[in-house]
Amino acid sequence: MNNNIPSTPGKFKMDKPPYIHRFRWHYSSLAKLTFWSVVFLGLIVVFFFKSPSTSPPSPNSDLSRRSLKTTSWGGPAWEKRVRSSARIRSPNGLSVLVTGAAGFVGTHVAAALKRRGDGVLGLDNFNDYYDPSLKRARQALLERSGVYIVEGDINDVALLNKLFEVNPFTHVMHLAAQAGVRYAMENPNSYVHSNIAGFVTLLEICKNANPQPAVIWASSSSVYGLNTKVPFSEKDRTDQPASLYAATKKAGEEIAHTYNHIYGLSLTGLRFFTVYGPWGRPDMAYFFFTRDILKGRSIPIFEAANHGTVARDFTYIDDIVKGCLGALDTAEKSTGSGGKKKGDAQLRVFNLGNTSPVPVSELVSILERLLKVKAKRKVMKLPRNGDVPFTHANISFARREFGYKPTTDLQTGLKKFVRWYVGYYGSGKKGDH
Ligand SMILES: O=C(O)[C@H]1O[C@H](OP(=O)(O)OP(=O)(O)OC[C@H]2O[C@@H](n3ccc(=O)[nH]c3=O)[C@H](O)[C@@H]2O)[C@H](O)[C@@H](O)[C@H]1O
Repeated sequence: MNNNIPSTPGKFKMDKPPYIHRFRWHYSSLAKLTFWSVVFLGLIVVFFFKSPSTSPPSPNSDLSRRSLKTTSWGGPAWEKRVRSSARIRSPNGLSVLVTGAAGFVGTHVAAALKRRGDGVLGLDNFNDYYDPSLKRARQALLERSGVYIVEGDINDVALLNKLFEVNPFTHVMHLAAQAGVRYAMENPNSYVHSNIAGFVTLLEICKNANPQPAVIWASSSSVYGLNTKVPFSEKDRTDQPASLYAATKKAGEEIAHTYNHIYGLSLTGLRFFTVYGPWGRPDMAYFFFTRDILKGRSIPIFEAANHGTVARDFTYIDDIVKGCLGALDTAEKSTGSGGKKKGDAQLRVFNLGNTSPVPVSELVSILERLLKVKAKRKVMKLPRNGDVPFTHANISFARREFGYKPTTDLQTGLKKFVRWYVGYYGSGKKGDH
């Protein structure tokens, strides 16, 4: 991931002014000075007319946007686009800012909200943690259904302020994050940057907004860490994360508590359990197993100690979308405004899983049948890189609160994924992703 934010903004050094010689005012010097002044002024005029239009001036925005390499934003046409995308088109509809809208879950949720007439504005930094062309394809998909994705980072205070100034969002669906359990050992700071700093930045904007939006955001099943009591219930302990990814998501839950407590923000965390499906994430096992089986490459299948089974409560994307919409629809209003709490506000955490764990080896068998290709299995010990051997969700709380009921088993969901995958990448040996 591109993590090139200067650690100490303002460290850029200005060039030293050239040494100014003392000189006498001869006639020839004056003529030379006049000549070069005219040339210099001419250059300024040319530069002024040729320079591309940039976003409006706003405090602090220049440095942060330069460092984040986002494209320009702002101006009347841009604001009109933002407003139009966020406009509610059905009675009692919501106006939702979806962060991470070019991501896997973000795209599906944004499309579903738009379909039912809610106003939706996307925000995404299009980072290159995985192939950005897949994110661009999702963006094109959303564009066709009328959802505009603003290109920018959740750490960009000026941009976030502008978005809330242009449109008073009733809800924020916060799905932007640095995902992936194993990558946290390679690039730990990207997790801190997105999942902690970015989350705090976003909550600061939300608490200052007037009216404050209700915030629904993606936590993770990984917060259960080394918990051994199954199925995992929201009441179980979550103080033993096995990866930095999990630790940042757990930190998010604590941060959410703070903003709810001090500022009256309505906050709902959703613990997603290994979400899969069409338009999914290429860094996830079901996705790259599919690619590698088709390419005839061997696939590493992890097993726990003493040849124990590694299993996941794989959850199909459509079920997760229903859970997200249920959480949005039952979110109560925040109670504060303009940074001041006016009363107690809602604070919730839900498991969104499938309640039916499947061993990874069985996932591979299903893929073999669907792809009609035998996998080259390479069974290996679960590396010590943050993976946990088992996940299993207890979903009774989400069922009680908003009727959450997953309906897609792994076989059915993978069938839909494989159909999409082959349509998108082809069934053969075409390029990597
Ligand atoms: O629920 C979550 O909150 C998380 O779900 C997902 O994490 P995981 O459940 O770990 O999914 P994923 O990597 O697809 O591995 C699946 C299985 O394959 C096994 N696995 C993996 C890689 C490999 O090479 N071999 C292997 O056997 C591996 O041991 C595991 O048993 C999201 O990525 C994460 O962002 C977060 O959202």
